[in-house]
Amino acid sequence: MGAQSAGPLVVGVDSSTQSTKTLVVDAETGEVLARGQAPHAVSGGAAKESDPRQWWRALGEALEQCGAAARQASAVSVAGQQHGLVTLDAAGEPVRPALLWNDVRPARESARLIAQGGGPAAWAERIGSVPGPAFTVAKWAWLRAHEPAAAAATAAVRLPHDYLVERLTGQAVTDRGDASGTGWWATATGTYDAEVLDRVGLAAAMLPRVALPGEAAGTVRTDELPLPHGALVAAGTGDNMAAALGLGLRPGQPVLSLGTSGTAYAVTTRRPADPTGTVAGFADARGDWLPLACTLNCTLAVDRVAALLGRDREAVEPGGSAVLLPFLDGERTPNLPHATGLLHGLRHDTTAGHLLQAAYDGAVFTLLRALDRLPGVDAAPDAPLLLIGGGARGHAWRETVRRLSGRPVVVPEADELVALGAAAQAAGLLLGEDPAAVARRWGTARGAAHPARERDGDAWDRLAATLTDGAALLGG
Ligand SMILES: Nc1ncnc2c1ncn2[C@@H]1O[C@H](COP(=O)(O)OP(=O)(O)O)[C@@H](O)[C@H]1O
Ligand SMILES: O=C(CO)[C@@H](O)[C@H](O)COP(=O)(O)O
Repeated sequence: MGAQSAGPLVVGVDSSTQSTKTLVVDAETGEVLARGQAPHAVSGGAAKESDPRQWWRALGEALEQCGAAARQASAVSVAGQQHGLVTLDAAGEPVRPALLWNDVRPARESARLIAQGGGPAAWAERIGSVPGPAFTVAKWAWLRAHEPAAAAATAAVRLPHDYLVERLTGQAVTDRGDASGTGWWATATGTYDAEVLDRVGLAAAMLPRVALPGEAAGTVRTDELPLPHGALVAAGTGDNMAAALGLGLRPGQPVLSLGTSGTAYAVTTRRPADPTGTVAGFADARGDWLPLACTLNCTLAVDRVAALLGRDREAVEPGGSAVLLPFLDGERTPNLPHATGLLHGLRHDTTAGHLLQAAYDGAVFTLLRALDRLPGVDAAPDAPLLLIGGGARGHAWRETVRRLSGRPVVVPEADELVALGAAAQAAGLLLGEDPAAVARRWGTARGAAHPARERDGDAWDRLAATLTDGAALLGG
């Protein structure tokens, strides 16, 4: 397979909430030569936890599916779900399962940390983000309060992607993109924040080194995976930062990602600092910024409503007056960690198809509202939204975005943009190129363009009114 490729081979990994996906890519042309995917288990109920060792096993399985191509790779990069708290003991073994980004149990710790740090505006200014329950710092504070023995047994703290990088290379290394989702790495200084670390009783020595953009983490040093010993390993990054690389994003281009999480983001050259906390002020994996809003209830919530109704996920019907705010797991945007789903506006003539459409509308509405708050986004109504993630494959998702946004939408042909972005980072490292330029050369953002439709202002207004009027029920 390598013999037929124009250039050296690179491996891009997306270790996200529901699965690990791997791509083997020709570094020269961007052609995907092999792919693999293996599922992850996430605990149900209030706790959202996964055993980090299963991510490693899933990585091995997904790479095995890539066959001989993976064994010929010259460079590898791992992107991972952001924020997850991985706690390792002195032997490097997980102390307990990782607390994931969508676990809202640290709501109280988040509120306490925000107050102790001088309030939301002070956090945004210094750290770049207001640390909601998703942030690693809130999760660590929760662990200390609720499982002090586990916290005391912790010798090292990692994020999902850098846990995998360390198992690959033996090096404790992360990058600025993923570090910016911890709450203890300050975007104002580009360093770990001693005051925050002190407040939560964490020593900087327990954290990985933050590599500079374009710096390698090390080389493959493990025999447990079907990868060549000595292949270069890039620093990796968070999954959203990797997708930004994978699209070769230029500043101002808005992206909506529809996956387990819904995210709305754009690259900016100015450091973001949103004092309301709606937009997290992440760093990107290069030298710019990635202001991003994230919802907890996206594809899984809509699929759940479809299952409850006994309908295929595409079996929507237009019209109807029903409003569904699908906050099945609490919600992060808006910040309603204790919310449950809210159904309003039922009539005798409401059909199951209307209800399913209402679930899509609710999920897309919260994302588009947040998109309007992103700084530096091209505000021109004819600027297309790039639609990515598993949901972008769905007709109902795409049409809902077009109807509620009134904007043109481009769905890149390339799927797995997170893994492709990781591959572009690996290729950039190998070839000494800017990874976003690599992705642009590969043409990864090319795809079907869907023109703007008339915006459905009535549905938007019904959703906005329900969110406001339902505040007491939603815990707002
Ligand atoms: N053809 C499709 N149409 C609509 N939704 C889809 C389709 N394929 C996958 N999905 C949705 O995509 C989700 C997975 O998205 P993905 O971006 O891969 O998730 P992750 O957050 O784990 O990276 C699934 O929950 C599923 O609902
Ligand atoms: O928390 C965030 C962003 O801040 C999420 O976007 C996670 O990074 C999980 O991503 P997916 O598994 O949905 O891709």
